[in-house]
Amino acid sequence: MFTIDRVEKSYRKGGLFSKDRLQVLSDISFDWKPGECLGIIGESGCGKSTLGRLLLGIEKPDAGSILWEGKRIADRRTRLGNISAVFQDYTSSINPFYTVEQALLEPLKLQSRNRREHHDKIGRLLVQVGLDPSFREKFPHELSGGEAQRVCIARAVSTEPRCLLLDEAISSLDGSVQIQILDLLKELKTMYNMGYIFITHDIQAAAYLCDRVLIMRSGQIEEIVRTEHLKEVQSPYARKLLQMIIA
Ligand SMILES: Nc1ncnc2c1ncn2[C@@H]1O[C@H](COP(=O)(O)OP(=O)(O)OP(=O)(O)O)[C@@H](O)[C@H]1O
Repeated sequence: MFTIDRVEKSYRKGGLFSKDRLQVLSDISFDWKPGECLGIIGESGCGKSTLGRLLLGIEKPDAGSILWEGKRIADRRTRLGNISAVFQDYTSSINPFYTVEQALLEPLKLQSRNRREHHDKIGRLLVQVGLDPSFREKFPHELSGGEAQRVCIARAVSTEPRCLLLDEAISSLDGSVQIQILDLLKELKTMYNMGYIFITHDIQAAAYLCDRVLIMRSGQIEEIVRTEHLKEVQSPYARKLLQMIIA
């Protein structure tokens, strides 16, 4: 379980010696429960990816806390095996000199040294993400966008994390491939008994996959709403944003 409490984040504005700072996140507090699929939506630049990086422990908040079962997520030991991520840019997410097998082997080697087990597990992972075993030998440049993102998803779930953070993970894919990946995510969620934090600007995708949606505005939480009540959002901004996106 994630507990995010009064998180603040700013970046230096201008040059290295500038004292001006851009406040990107202010007073962010919410919980994420095991197995939940939480969508994070908002206009471009509102701070969604920054929040994602803080949740992954890649960056630290200036103030406030991000705890995973009471422990700081910034601590590598807390993250290990609990949270992993899939990003939008699948092309740069995989080392171009690695085969699919080598890419999938990387996280597995951190967990155990049993080569036989790794070989079998990679076979199972490929089947689970809908790829033929012959994909083992392929290089990233031989994959379509959808296939490459399936490999990224296979790699992210290989350590059986309890939470998978997806940052615009389907945004670069064609419409029909997006639906296939969303359906795959639904299947994997049950298979691995995991939950998602799904960062997107696509409200329809969020509504398809998520249980709750957190709406951000200029670095703050505007509203958190259960997906079935999306049409009844309270804040005028959230209502306008939803109308704009759906229109
Ligand atoms: N490392 C950084 N240094 C300085 N400013 C940054 C940094 N990362 C993000 N920002 C700024 O923080 C703001 C929020 O960026 P962020 O990428 O989190 O927004 P976003 O909601 O994910 O946007 P998008 O949907 O366009 O990806 C932007 O103004 C961005 O320029």
